[in-house]
Amino acid sequence: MEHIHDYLIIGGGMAADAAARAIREVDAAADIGLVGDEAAPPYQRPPLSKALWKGDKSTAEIDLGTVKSGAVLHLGRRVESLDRAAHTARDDRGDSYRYRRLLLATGATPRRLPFDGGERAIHFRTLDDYQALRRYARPGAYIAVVGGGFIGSELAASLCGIGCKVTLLFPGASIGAGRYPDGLANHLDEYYRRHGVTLASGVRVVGGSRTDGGVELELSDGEVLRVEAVVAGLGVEPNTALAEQAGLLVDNGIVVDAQLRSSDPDIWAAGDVANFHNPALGRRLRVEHEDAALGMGRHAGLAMAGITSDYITLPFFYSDLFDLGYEAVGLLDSRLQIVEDWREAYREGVVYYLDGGRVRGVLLWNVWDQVDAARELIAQPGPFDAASLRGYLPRSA
Ligand SMILES: NC(=O)c1ccc[n+]([C@@H]2O[C@H](COP(=O)([O-])OP(=O)(O)OC[C@H]3O[C@@H](n4cnc5c(N)ncnc54)[C@H](O)[C@@H]3O)[C@@H](O)[C@H]2O)c1
Repeated sequence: MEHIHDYLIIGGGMAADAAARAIREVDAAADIGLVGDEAAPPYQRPPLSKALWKGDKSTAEIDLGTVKSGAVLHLGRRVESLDRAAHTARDDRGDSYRYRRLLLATGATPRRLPFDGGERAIHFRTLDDYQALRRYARPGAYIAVVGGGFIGSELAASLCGIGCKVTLLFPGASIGAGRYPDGLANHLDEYYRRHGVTLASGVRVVGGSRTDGGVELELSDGEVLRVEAVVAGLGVEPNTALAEQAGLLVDNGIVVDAQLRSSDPDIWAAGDVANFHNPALGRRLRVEHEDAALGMGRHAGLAMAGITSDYITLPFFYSDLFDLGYEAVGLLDSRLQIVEDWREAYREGVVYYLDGGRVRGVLLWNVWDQVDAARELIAQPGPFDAASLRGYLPRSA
């Protein structure tokens, strides 16, 4: 069967939804098609590791309502090939799609554990993964969480919050090592321990096997850990196979210009898969956060419908860890020069990340309503130093 759409969006995540809405805003008569390989229509992803576990939201409430944009949703289908000359795409059921303009919002795929753990080994990313984990994550259940990044730190706190017995394993020295200053990272480890999470730092999973009613993990320190389920957050790889097959320029993601257009003038890319240049940070980036998916999706949708401007937004992200929360802008890289400005050590304060006198990132730790001010600070040429930054942003709202 052939489907014909003015605008075709490949991908069914948050960037895809934002693009469909933006196109509709500009072009009331547009024929928009969206092909996504998940069965569910686009949904908010952040609650999967946070709010859904606290009972603050239900799965019914995370649907983004993409149908309201009037886009035709082709769900449970994976696009397998792209013919740029013919302006067509083909899915895994043999249907083809003709487009005038195309958005690649194909996202990213989780890195895998080094063994086949069957359904009790969950590489966490989607609503299906959340539902799979829910089946095993009962109060009192032994769960291993592998990876000390966003997924690992958020899920360990969430699972602990519903009464699971959680072991959090990660290769670094502490949770969020590489992102936070040492004192904060150490404090966070202690905080997790106090809440009952067992931490295994400096450890990798090197193998494992399924057992009756569980999973056995072989660790790099020679230990063996038996759990009822294991959930992994080992980082992601951008889904660039389709773009590569089609001959688009790919380098750590699909390379796009300032208006998010790929090396093909009729194809845009947005979200986790897109590699763009950020002028304030002076470098190319691929950003794997909700804000970028929403902002880039919208920007690309507007551009596809004829409203073009440069995408200059700095990365923004946030996290909730037990009762701690933060917002951040720019680059959080502990290899940069760090200036800490605590109102109360590790409870409320601001951390600045500098490079050659320029602020490249700001961490607002339990400090709210300062995101725009942080963006403005990063856009300034400086130079800044510790003395000029202390007290620059209020350390508490
Ligand atoms: N609050 C948020 O913004 C948020 C929340 C959840 C997920 N996300 C996004 O989802 C994506 C996936 O999250 P993530 O936590 O998997 O990625 P991540 O990059 O945040 O963390 C990956 C972690 O896995 C560790 N790791 C890598 N290889 C390992 C191995 N072999 N054994 C053990 N640990 C290993 C790394 O050291 C790192 O700590 C990321 O892009 C993230 O930005 C964002």
